[in-house]
Amino acid sequence: MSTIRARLNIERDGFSLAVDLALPGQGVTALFGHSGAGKTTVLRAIAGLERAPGGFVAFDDDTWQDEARGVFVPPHCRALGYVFQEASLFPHLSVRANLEFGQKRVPARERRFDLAQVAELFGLSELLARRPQHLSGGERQRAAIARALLASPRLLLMDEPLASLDLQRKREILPYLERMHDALSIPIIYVSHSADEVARLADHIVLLQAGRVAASGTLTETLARTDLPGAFGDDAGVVFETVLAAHEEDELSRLTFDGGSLYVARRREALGSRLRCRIHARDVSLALERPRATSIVNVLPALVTATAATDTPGHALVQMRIGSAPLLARITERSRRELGIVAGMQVWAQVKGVALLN
Ligand SMILES: Nc1ncnc2c1ncn2[C@@H]1O[C@H](COP(=O)(O)OP(=O)(O)OP(=O)(O)O)[C@@H](O)[C@H]1O
Repeated sequence: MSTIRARLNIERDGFSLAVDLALPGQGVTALFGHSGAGKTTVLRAIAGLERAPGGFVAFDDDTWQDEARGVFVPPHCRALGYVFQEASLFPHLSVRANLEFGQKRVPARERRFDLAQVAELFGLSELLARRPQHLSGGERQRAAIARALLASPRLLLMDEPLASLDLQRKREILPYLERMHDALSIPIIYVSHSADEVARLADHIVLLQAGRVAASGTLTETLARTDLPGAFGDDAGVVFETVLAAHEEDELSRLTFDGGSLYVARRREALGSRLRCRIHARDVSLALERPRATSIVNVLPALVTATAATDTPGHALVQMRIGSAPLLARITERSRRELGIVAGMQVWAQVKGVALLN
């Protein structure tokens, strides 16, 4: 498996960045963190838009920066695509000409993607003749991503590509990003400070705090950590990778995961579809015995693996496993103490809300 390496040290007034990253060369890696944590700086340094003194950046055996050996490949010679917060299309060119501009940067036999295929993937086929000023913000951003891909990069860097869009447009564009993730095998580093966006798109996450890597790992395991207070705040929660197993009575569908089943409002997808769900810690409550009279549909046996304080005084985070799937519950410290919840206990987790992310 290919790997992205980035050893970067940058000093600015009031800010210092020191990271040593080894990222998987496949799937989506989210660079996540609060404003000012250094996410954009890392991305720009990987692209060579910013030169980290003494830095080292490589994609597989392609070394882009190795100051110890005097290597610094300029940004336009690195096989990467960069998508900015605001779509940067040429206003005087049609969408098609903008896409062709990306494509023409590479000789025909080295092109990895076909213009028609990428246009179709991003819902641009009907918009190819239009100028950027006649596109919506979401369409413009889709065209900017398509243009970056058509330059056949080995790595795609995306800096909060949805940041300039309103909620409605964000919702519109997310499915396109998911399709890109599923259809094209190109590694992506995706900067975001939205936990929901990350939960939806990422496979791997790097949590940056004040210029340092606070955590790096698979999305599932990192979101389930209890030792990162403040990182996810009120959005703390896990993701489950599930399979749509059955449609049942009462307009319910049953999803299976490695450890059990979850019921959700009936889905339209075909049986066997893979669906990613998000369960917020605040939507999970705990009981020591199996609740008999409860309106909650999803009640799952779980093994407590850790407990921790949260950044909200009076609240505790309880980490559990259901089979191999981690789950978090946020309960009051008083309840935790009165129920005597500690690692190693068997409990019943009542899941009040399951958000389907697809
Ligand atoms: N060109 C620059 N010159 C000096 N300082 C800068 C420059 N660009 C960014 N900074 C500072 O470096 C730090 C990291 O900024 P960076 O943009 O990497 O953070 P970020 O995590 O991407 O934040 P955001 O989510 O707000 O975009 C901040 O303190 C910022 O003020």
